Amino acid sequence: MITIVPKSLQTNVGLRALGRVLTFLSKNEVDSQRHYHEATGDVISPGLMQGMDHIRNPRLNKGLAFTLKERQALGIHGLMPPRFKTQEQQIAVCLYSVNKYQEDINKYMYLAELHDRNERLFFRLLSENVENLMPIVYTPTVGLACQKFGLIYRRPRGLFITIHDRGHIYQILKNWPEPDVRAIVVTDGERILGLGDLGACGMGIPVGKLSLYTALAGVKPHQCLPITIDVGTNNEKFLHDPLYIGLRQKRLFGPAYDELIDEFMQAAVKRYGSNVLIQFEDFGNHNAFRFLDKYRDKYCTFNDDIQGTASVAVAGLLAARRITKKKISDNKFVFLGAGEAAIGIANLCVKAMQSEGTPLLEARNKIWMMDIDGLLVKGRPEGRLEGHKALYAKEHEVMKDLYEIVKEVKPSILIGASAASKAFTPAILQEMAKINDRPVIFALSNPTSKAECTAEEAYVNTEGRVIFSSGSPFGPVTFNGKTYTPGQGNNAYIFPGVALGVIVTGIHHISDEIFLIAAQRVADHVTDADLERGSLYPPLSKIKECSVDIAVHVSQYAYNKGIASTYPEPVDKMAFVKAQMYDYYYDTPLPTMYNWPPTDESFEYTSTIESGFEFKP
Ligand SMILES: NC(=O)C1=CN([C@@H]2O[C@H](COP(=O)(O)OP(=O)(O)OC[C@H]3O[C@@H](n4cnc5c(N)ncnc54)[C@H](OP(=O)(O)O)[C@@H]3O)[C@@H](O)[C@H]2O)C=CC1
Ligand SMILES: CC(=O)C(=O)O
Ligand SMILES: [Mg+2]
Repeated sequence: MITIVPKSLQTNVGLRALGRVLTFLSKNEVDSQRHYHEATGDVISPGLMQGMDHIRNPRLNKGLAFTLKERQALGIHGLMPPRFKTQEQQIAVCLYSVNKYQEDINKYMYLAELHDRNERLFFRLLSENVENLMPIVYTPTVGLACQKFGLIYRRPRGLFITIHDRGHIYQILKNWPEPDVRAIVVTDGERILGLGDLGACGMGIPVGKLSLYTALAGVKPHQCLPITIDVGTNNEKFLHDPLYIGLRQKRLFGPAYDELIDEFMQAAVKRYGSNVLIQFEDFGNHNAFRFLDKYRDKYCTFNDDIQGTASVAVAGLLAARRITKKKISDNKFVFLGAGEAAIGIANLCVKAMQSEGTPLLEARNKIWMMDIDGLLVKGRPEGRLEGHKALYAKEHEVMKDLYEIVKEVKPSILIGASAASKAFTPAILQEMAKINDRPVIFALSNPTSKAECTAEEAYVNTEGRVIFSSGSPFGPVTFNGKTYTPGQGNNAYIFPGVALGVIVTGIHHISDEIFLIAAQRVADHVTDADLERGSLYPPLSKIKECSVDIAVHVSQYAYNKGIASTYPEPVDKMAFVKAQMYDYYYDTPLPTMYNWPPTDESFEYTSTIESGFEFKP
């Protein structure tokens, strides 16, 4: 049943009456049930979801944590075992369950099923166990989940828009049941982590990224929408795989593809307003830069692989300054890779050097990059370098071998974002250790199988002197009696906090400056103890604090620059940000006793005709 509450009734009296009807529902439940009529703005309440429907709704479900009163009122009494549990007790069971699986893909499936069953429990579990569970819902396991997506796909999460939907994208967006979407993560599946073109199976990435929006930054789940744009795939294996769940055709390029993305952008704004944040994720290189340039001044958008990655890498370099005692501009860089991640990092490093007082060209000159054809040099036999790569091309002879390049350039910082597994050979790592007292080496490629080197290889080949980070997590490494726990240089430190700040302040335009602010915030959260244990990043268990801090500083920046659209300006930005974050606790108090039926004589156990059983304390 749909009840429309007219604007005239949205008075205190009207809302109090509605409030009384919903008294037994928690604040989150009420929030998630409240919708607004698109034309009139009237509050629409879908009525009280009763009985089995209530339990089957993941946003409302609390499993055995429903109190007796709730079970009675909702008509679910008897539909579940008579035991009452706290959310903490449920979390313990979930941890036990997830840990008992040997295979990470089974852990992934368990968590996906929990997400579908009990949203608050899923987000509390993830949010309070980031170190254990982020590697499952995110890199590296999410990569495997995408590769096996056709097999493990169970229940829908997110929207699939295909090339055949041209002209109707707005209608498809209207099929999404949540009207208050504030953030979309969209992919076309062409470059999923370092695994290449996974087509529609790339959906695991927007789903995983948005899980982190909520778990790491408290963006409300109903405000998040994962989208995959399916324009085919060039993955031959998938094209012949009966399990593949996407369009079985070669990838579409050219004007028709561009028009589809244009239509998608316009439809998203028409449906959710011009403030809706659109995060581009894992598009192919040739599209990622084009779309960023095309849309960045027209929509509230950013490219995570270019800008988010840049920010987390610069955060690591800012923290590394405290060990090397060098400014960023005192360094010489070699990048393996000259794609989205590498160019994004190089560009932000240049900005950071400029803020240290280094002129633009001088800053660019400190950065040497290598792509699949070798060092970026002017007059390459393969032809002139185009676009962003051209900015970093040097007057130098052609060089193809990374080891030779390292010997020639003598960098203090070596960054890998190439998906070229094991490209940082022992010889290269040893050379870095020969040139530098404390070589800085980032192997940023994901998932773990694509890393340019492992943490162990980095420490062993540099006599433990390396300052290391990696895109996917590596466990601790013990070398010469010292144990190192390197940090994860992953954009997960950045995008959730940036998104939270953008959403709460209603920023329309996401500038590069915002990513520099985020980098500085993350770097400021790194303690001496973190550096001492070998990490340039705060522990994953502190990532939520970073996200909130980023959001607060992004808000401050937005109001200072006049780019916020949420008015009036809140005085206390921290309180303002926190007040809008998701609350994953079940906020209805449980009865004082959790076991049922009660054995304590202070509880009177009565039966009533209408509602079955009732506690009388
Ligand atoms: N840690 C993090 O937060 C992030 C990590 N990444 C990871 O970085 C990797 C690259 O991503 P992205 O930049 O978006 O991808 P792109 O495809 O945009 O770039 C890859 C770059 O690597 C170059 N390359 C590939 N193979 C080699 C090789 N053998 N030797 C030298 N260069 C090579 C390519 O050369 P060419 O230009 O000639 O094709 C290209 O410049 C992925 O594994 C991804 O998962 C990405 C984003 C965030
Ligand atoms: C982390 C990330 O965004 C990537 O590897 O693509
Ligand atoms: Mg990515």
